Amino acid sequence: MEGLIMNHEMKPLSKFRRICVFCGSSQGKKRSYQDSAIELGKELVSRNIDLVYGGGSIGLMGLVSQAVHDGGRHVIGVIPKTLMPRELTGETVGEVKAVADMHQRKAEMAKHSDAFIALPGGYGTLEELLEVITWAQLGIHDKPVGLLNVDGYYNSLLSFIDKAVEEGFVSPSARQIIVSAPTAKELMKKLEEYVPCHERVASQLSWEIEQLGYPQNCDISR
Ligand SMILES: C/C(=C\CNc1ncnc2c1ncn2[C@@H]1O[C@H](COP(=O)(O)O)[C@@H](O)[C@H]1O)CO
Repeated sequence: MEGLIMNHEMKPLSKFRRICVFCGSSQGKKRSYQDSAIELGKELVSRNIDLVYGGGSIGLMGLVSQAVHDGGRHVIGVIPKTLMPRELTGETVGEVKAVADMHQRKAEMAKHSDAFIALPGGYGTLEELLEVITWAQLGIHDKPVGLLNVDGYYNSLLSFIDKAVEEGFVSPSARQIIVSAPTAKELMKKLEEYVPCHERVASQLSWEIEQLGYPQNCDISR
């Protein structure tokens, strides 16, 4: 509880109201991935933080959303209409926001969140993670991005990004966008303390929605 502001019920408060979690639509082979998804859900609950995620009940997505829902916090599942049939993704707990496509889903998830966390996952998770990192680099948002590096799952990705810095493709300041930790508690502490310090291509870009093909009324910078 160190470093946290408490409310009158001695519940820790967070500077984040809602966090978007990207994670596998599979559970992964190790029990630790599943345990970490549940642990992250509980950590959000303990800090009074609501969840935004990709909807459905499959894989780690189902575990984290169920843990947050069971803990009494609000869950928003943002799901493209094509993925809505229950046999594809299962039931979404909490509120369901149906969107037209995968692009609108990412914009909608970003719009409703104050920070992003990636648990272990596959292509979908990587794509979502790298997009919010790229948006931060461009200055589209300045929301923290955390990597929950369970059992070193993301070590090779982090090494690759360090290589990209060494080779001059990622600036040292843009490397700082990614905050990583092995446990939910440590990651949340780092995210609470995070101060954006990277150079931005432009601040609060106003052209991104049209450029990226998102709907005109979709302001992801909030
Ligand atoms: C099409 C089928 C299953 C669809 N499964 C998904 N349901 C909901 N969201 C999904 C699904 N697959 C990917 N996502 C999004 O990407 C992330 C997870 O992808 P990963 O490749 O498993 O890492 C997740 O955050 C979702 O937003 C049946 O074949």
